[in-house]
Amino acid sequence: MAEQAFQVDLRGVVDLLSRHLYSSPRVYLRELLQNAVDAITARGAGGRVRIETGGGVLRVHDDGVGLTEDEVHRLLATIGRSSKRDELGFARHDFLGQFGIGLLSAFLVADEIEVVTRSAKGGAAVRWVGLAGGSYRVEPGERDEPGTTVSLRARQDAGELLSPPVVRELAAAYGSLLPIELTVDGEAVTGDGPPWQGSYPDPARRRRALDAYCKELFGFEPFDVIDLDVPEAGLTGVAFVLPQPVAPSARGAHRVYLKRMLLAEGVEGLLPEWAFFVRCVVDAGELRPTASREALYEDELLESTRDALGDRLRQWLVRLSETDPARLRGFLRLHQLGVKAMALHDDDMLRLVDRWLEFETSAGPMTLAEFRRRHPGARYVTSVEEFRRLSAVSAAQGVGLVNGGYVHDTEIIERLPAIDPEIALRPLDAAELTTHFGVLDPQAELALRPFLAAAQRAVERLGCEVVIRDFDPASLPALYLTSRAAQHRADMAEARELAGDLFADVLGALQGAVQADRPQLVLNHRNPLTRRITALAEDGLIELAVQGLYGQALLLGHHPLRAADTAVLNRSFLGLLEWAVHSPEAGR
Ligand SMILES: Nc1ncnc2c1ncn2[C@@H]1O[C@H](COP(=O)(O)OP(=O)(O)OP(=O)(O)O)[C@@H](O)[C@H]1O
Repeated sequence: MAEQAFQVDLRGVVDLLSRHLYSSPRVYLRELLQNAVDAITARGAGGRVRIETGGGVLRVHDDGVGLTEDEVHRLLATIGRSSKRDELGFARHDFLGQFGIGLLSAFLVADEIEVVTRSAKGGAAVRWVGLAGGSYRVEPGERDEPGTTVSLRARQDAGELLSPPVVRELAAAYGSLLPIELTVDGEAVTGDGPPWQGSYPDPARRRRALDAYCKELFGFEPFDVIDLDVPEAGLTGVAFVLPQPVAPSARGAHRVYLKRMLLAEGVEGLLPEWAFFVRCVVDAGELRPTASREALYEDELLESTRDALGDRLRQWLVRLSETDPARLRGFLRLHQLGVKAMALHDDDMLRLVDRWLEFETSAGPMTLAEFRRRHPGARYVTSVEEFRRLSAVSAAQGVGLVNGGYVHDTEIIERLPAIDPEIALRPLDAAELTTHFGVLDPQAELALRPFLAAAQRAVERLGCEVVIRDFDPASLPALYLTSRAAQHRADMAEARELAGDLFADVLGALQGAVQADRPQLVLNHRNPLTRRITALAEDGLIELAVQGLYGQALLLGHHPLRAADTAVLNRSFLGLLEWAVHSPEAGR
């Protein structure tokens, strides 16, 4: 059987392009512009692209290399064929296009494409008309100079897209940095090229110009401007540091030009994920676009470019710390979350965080380096609650405490030995604190035995143990301390209460295996109220008072309240109230 050629349903292909490849029919202008620029590049001399609008018709004139009649048949009318690939099918380096489908995007806005062209290689002018239905015709054309004019008449629903203001806007967006002369209806679109490559009389003026550029593009005054340069990717550009905090999850959307033609305004994946505090504008000669030309093609070059750009931002930060600490602090106040995230993987950043970033400590906000210097035995806790509970008491015992409860903080603290093995910031187990508290002298201790026994009875059912110690701050009547092991035990006991019989046995066996202290209610002998309570003689009143202290210690320490705790708290409150207001006749 004879071999047959594929048939292509052009409408189907155009539909595919518009629905699945391009995000918007606006790309039609980019594709025409790109072809004109490539034709000029192919001709080898600087050239000019003129776009004319009006009356629902768009014309794109270029003085590029043009096409011979033979090329018209071969290139314009064959989908997927391009003059911009070499014999092996690789994209030729100098050109923007490569896939051989771009011209079809004109069918997104028009039913008919007319190309009048004359080749620089000689031969007569040719007129080619392609129809969205899938047919084309070629006839003699009229044109004196080499070059090409592509004309489209807007389809009914696409009038807006071919209207003068929209065409001007699209031409400016895609083409304003092109290294050729581009006009729309006689008005210049291209100017002096990328602003970061322009020449300025002095650095201050350059900075002002870039600030203004950033304001125009992104709508903010940058905190700083970082020059970018990655030779292997032919990349130059600038990173604008955001003047406001952003969520680390915010997608880093950058404005990317490839060979001076805009790829897209919201390109992702150009920078490492942690670099969410900058917005970049770059032009790259070597990075590749995806077929839609709306994103970067993920390859090794893009990966190494990303690393190089990340390095550049890192250097900027390190340099800032050396030359302008006040500014660095300003930056860190804005973007500390990002910097902390970087510090988890990067020793330079970790050093920077250690030296410059303020953490919450028992001595107020302070850098970790400074805090270690002042409090050699400093400890940290891993939750904000624990910090609130313990920082005052701990500091009063001379044990400096760092709050490791915020995002990344504990991981950062635990990673510190990576930059200096001498650094020892150990976690604090609350139960340890009692070892810093003063014990009473044996005489006083002995005298308090009957009170302690009554106090213990008052909270026995609640599973805690009453001790009495002498500690600062004196204003604190009582402290409820759970060690990690005690916490675990309490959780188990609760689980057992909730679990069915069989499972309760298993949990019971487990619980037996965990040898742990019970949580402690530490009464502060230094506190005047507590001291008066220890002197009470009446058992009933001791019970109410100790239960009151217990409840207050739980509340103060932000400990979760179990049902039994709430009941006890209520009972003691009402009991004490009753006692306070009971009628004088009953006698005090
Ligand atoms: N203005 C022009 N001047 C000269 N040749 C052109 C012009 N426009 C299109 N061509 C020729 O038609 C071919 C097909 O163009 P088309 O835009 O479909 O694909 P492409 O530019 O090669 O690749 P891409 O799909 O990536 O844009 C081009 O390779 C080029 O040879």
